[in-house]
Amino acid sequence: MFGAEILLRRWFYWVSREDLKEQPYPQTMFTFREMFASLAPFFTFREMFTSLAPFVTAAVVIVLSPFVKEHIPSAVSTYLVSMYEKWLSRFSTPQVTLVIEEKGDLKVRNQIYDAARAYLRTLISKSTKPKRFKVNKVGTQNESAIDIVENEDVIDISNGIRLNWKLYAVKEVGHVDVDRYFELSCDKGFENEVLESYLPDIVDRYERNQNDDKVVKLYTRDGSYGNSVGVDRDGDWNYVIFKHPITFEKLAMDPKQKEMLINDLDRFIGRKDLYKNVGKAWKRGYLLYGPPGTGKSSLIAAMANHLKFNIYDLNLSCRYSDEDLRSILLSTTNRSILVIEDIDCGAVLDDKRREFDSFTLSGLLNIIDGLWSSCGDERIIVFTTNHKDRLDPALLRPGRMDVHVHMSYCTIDGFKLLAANYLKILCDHQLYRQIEGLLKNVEVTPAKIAEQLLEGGGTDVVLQGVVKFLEQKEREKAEAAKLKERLKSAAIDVDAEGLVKFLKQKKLENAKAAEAEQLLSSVDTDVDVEELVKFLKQKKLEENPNES
Ligand SMILES: Nc1ncnc2c1ncn2[C@@H]1O[C@H](COP(=O)(O)OP(=O)(O)OP(=O)(O)O)[C@@H](O)[C@H]1O
Repeated sequence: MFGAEILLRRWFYWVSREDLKEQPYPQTMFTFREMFASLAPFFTFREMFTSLAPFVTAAVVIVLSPFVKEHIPSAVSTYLVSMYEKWLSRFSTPQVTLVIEEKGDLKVRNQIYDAARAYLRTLISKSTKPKRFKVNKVGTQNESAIDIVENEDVIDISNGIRLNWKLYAVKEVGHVDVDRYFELSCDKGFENEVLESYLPDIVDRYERNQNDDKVVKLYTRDGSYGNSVGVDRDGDWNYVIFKHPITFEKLAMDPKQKEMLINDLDRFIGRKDLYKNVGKAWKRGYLLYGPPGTGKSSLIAAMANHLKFNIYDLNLSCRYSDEDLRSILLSTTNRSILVIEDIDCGAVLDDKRREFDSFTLSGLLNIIDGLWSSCGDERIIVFTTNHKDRLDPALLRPGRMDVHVHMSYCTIDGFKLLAANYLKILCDHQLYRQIEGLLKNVEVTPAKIAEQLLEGGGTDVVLQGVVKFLEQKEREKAEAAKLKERLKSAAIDVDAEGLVKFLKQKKLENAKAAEAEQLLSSVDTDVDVEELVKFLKQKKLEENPNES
């Protein structure tokens, strides 16, 4: 451009000088040879020619276009233009292009890709925007988020190097997976600087930002594996900004256990070198068990908020093959918590169901212990269950899950903490003693207590409500115990739980029978209802012989 600028200045000078107007322009001012010679110390011939090329092209187009249009067939002119471009490209600086794939050969996430994506988001938020970009705002966010779109050039200038980024997303026919990658182009000769300084800086910045003011994201996968590309997606996962307010301070659980857990997490995070030195994957597994409503999910949220780790919530009720599962797990990022809830709930399938193309427990454990943990850093995995006794022994084997955490029913300590959270009671209350006695006697989850504490009417009224609720529970417990005693004395060998289920089923059947009777009476048909129920059952069995 500098050469072109000098040329233009001289031309203006020539035009403005009346005395020079009579003389032909090049000879009077300078010859081209002289001009190139004067610029030679600063620029090579190629650079000067490159600077002038756009002007030459414009001039050629302007002068020749009417002639070309009139006399030369369009096919020939297109050919000539392409030849001209080819010839011109010999003088432009050659480019080099780096391809940065989202996932590597083993389908493991490429950290440079993630860092680049985050960097380009900030770049276009702060500086010149590309021609097309995405803007998105979800309810919980304060500001709109800007993001790059595919096939759009994003230009960055760093240390005088012009870098051209472009994101591509390719979906092969018959494949559910989308392959994403960046192409990063710069002038040839600068590639080493890009590799040795530009890209490492971007990755460094990305890692630092992960720790500072990091927002925690909750990743989920809706429906089946391989959903189409969407707006709020990172790789194979959908995400939302996770804004759960729970922290360890607000969590009602055994204080000693809580302290142990916080120390364990902090120690894990601080042991990067140790894990590296002993050659162990930097991962830790936690098994949370306890009845529903005791705070297992809340504990996971508190862990994520404490560590500022993203959460990947994997729902195993979806049918994944071992291969799908491997790919899904490998698309999770470092510094994250992988959560597999209700691991006992039929989602972990036995070998018989392999034929249905679903994963097996051993498949899952192999992935977790193998590639998943060794390809990443600071990985936490949490399994939850309501029934530890139903778990496959493979999961309980020593060394499999590093820490087992029992989430129990509400104790008086837990109650006081919840009362402080919900009612802001910071010291003792006269009803605490009574509540303590009741809590020792009945099993109530923190979730149920939290529900009671949300009732309105002032502190005293709410606590009296809690007392009434616990007394009611106590009465129910006494009645159930009495029933059990009577069954025992009548030598009826039924477990109480089974009996309750049986009675519920009976009640349901009676209700159905009553409904059928009402229906039949309205059509005036004389049929014995019990016979009819039997008949219908038989029919159903014939239609679905697999249903017992
Ligand atoms: N230990 C606890 N400390 C504070 N709040 C709790 C605790 N346990 C439960 N809660 C309250 O009850 C709600 C439900 O609890 P949560 O979902 O964490 O239980 P869970 O054990 O994960 O249940 P599930 O097994 O059904 O998933 C929470 O949102 C929270 O308000």
